Amino acid sequence: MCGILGVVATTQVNQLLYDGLQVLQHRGQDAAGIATAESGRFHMHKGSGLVRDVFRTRNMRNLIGRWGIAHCRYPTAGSAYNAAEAQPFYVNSPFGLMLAHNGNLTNAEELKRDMFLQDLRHMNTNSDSEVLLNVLAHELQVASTKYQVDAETIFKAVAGVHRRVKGAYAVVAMIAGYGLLAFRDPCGIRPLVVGRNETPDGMEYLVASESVAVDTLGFKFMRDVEPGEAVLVDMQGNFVSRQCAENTLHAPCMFEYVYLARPDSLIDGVSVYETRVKMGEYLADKLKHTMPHLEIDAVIPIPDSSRPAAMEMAVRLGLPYREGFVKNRYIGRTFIMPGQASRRKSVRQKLNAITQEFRGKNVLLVDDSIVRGTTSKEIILMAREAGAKKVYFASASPPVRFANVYGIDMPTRTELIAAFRSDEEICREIGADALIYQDLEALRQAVRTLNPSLTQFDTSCFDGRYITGDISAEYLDGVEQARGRKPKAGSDDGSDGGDGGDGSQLDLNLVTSE
Ligand SMILES: O=P(O)(O)OC[C@H]1O[C@H](OP(=O)(O)OP(=O)(O)O)[C@H](O)[C@@H]1O
Ligand SMILES: NC(=O)CC[C@H](N)C(=O)O
Ligand SMILES: [Mg+2]
Repeated sequence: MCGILGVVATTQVNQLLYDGLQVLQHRGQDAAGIATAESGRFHMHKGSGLVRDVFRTRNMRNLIGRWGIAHCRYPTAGSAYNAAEAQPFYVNSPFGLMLAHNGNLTNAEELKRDMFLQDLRHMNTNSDSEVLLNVLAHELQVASTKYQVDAETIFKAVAGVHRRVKGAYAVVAMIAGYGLLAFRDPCGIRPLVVGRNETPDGMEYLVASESVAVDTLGFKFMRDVEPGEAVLVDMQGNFVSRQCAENTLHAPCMFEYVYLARPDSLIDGVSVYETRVKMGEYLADKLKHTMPHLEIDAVIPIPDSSRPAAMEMAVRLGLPYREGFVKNRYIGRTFIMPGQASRRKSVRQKLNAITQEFRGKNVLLVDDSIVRGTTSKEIILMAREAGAKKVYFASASPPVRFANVYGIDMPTRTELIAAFRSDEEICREIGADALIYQDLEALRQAVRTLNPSLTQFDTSCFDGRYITGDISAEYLDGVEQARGRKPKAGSDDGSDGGDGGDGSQLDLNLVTSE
């Protein structure tokens, strides 16, 4: 996952972009970047790390301009610690383009090859987002008949991108001399929303991955960007939009509702918080029917993401809801941390048990999902060490059995605890006395009930059905082999293996303003 943000304002935008990135930090903790534009010049600073670590006052001072884009990264292609793969990316022709991307392209390799052979374009990193930028640049070049770019030409170029690119992409881009462009893939897999702010000097617009950025930056929520749609805001603050895809299918990623998005966001007209409450309601009903014999003294959430579901489970089951784990607020999300070793260590550093809540009790621990099983295993052990008699475990989503190819870093089935195990085997593996999973249909219902117009979802990590229809077994094997062969950055051997990692790569896209 990544967080993206774009703003056209009436005053300097650097602070706004920085604040927005802080709010989207939960979507990507590995790298961050901001690019701004003023008088036909782009300014950029990006690097590895959390937003607060990447930007110093001196960097911020150089980010001048009234419009800009920003990105926080959680890589799905390339490697975690390659600062050259931090976003935004820049190409100088045509016009001058900057782009930031959330998602993952599933035909990046073919595009890269085609672009080298046909379009004579060179990619300097292993990032699929650099490929996406070059496709946009090529399509814009082909569509442009004159020296100055206009809305028609840009929409034509986005239509060209939709024709060539496969996979998931929510994009913010800047076109020098024109303004801000944002678009969403034809399946609307990754989220993107627009907000506006009326000021005495004119209207300001903001595009962001999640509505929480719109709220906290003082903008008014307008709407979601439609799947396949492109929105344009020129430097004077004029807003236009156009459907640029021939065929669309609205199928948002289910994992956004389960885990990725902040609960105070709205995605495709649905409150993430409310869906999580519903997940708790449905899971409690299932537990009542399938495991009526369980004697539970307390329902305990695994902070943070499972809280709404756990709370509602407790209500529906008529049981006390207790906080049994305290979270160290200075440790980031462990699921989106590269490498198993750092994940395992982080669980212990991040969560500590309150012994009194466990001693002599039968507890039901609730999490939003079990992915690799790192969290559940450690947490169950901690509950037992704290004196729990019985430890039951509930997952508000179904078993994660398949790779995600649309922007969540679960590319290999071998790393998923549920991929080749039955529920009983998973229960044994994580060391629980009983394990209950949400049914997939109930999960769909938890979202659909809040917006009946949403009939399709990308649920591929649960059922292996890839919504874009182009994912072959060979493709999945290729990804599995590539990721399995190369140790990832921050992996147990500590090497940065994402792309050869000899440190000699030209960091052409790394613009530092030290
Ligand atoms: O099975 P695993 O591979 O351990 O992954 C699943 C866990 O990771 C996430 O928590 P995370 O700590 O990332 O974030 P949170 O604080 O938002 O719950 C998720 O909420 C689960 O707790
Ligand atoms: N999680 C994402 O959205 C990642 C974006 C892009 N694929 C990258 O690896 O940088
Ligand atoms: Mg969690």
